Amino acid sequence: MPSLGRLHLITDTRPGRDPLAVLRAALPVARAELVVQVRVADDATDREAYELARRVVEACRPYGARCLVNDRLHVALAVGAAGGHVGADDLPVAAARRVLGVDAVLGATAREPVTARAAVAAGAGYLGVGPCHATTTKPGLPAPIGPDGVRAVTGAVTVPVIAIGGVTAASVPALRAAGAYGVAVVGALSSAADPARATAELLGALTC
Ligand SMILES: Cc1ncc(COP(=O)(O)OP(=O)(O)O)c(N)n1
Ligand SMILES: Cc1ncsc1CCOP(=O)(O)O
Ligand SMILES: [Mg+2]
Repeated sequence: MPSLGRLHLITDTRPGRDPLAVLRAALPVARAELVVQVRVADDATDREAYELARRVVEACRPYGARCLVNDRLHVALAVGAAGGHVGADDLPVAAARRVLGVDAVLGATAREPVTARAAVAAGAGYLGVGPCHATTTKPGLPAPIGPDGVRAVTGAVTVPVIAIGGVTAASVPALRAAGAYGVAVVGALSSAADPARATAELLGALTC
């Protein structure tokens, strides 16, 4: 199985956003380092999630980038995505692994070492860890854990840790120093004036 990409682009659920335009800008720059996580609003229909995910899988294919689907694992299976991501309100990790199968990429959300170890024991192949910094993209999150919180998790597991929440190119070096393998972003790419350039900046910070 190819190694996990280091830059995870999560599709922006906010009204008026154009996740496919952002993806088209990011793909030629990041290629196989890009993982695209299709995340739709809670009130989006399965058909809407399916159509977006189908188009993302198609766009990623020529670049060797992989598509994961957030929460809705039946959509991941239906579009032939590489896998999915689950958190505390979604299917338990072990159940998600059964749904997706042994070879799929499966990520789980964790904030601290105990839940991180449990998620890995249940079958997670990577962890999304955060929020690292304040974010306006997802309301209702607990306080940011910062690079120190990320370090606590990276010290407890051997799977790749993807830092999430308010991540910018400027914050990547401290997260990498804390042991993060990669980062997941919404706003840093979706709100960028020039998403291709923002992709290059994030990648530069991730790979230096
Ligand atoms: C890489 C990554 N990390 C964490 C999350 C958050 O997942 P979850 O806690 O299930 O919250 P929702 O994204 O479903 O609102 C993620 N999506 N990706
Ligand atoms: C889905 C999610 N889970 C934790 S933070 C977050 C949103 C991250 O968005 P941004 O990169 O804009 O802070
Ligand atoms: Mg979820």
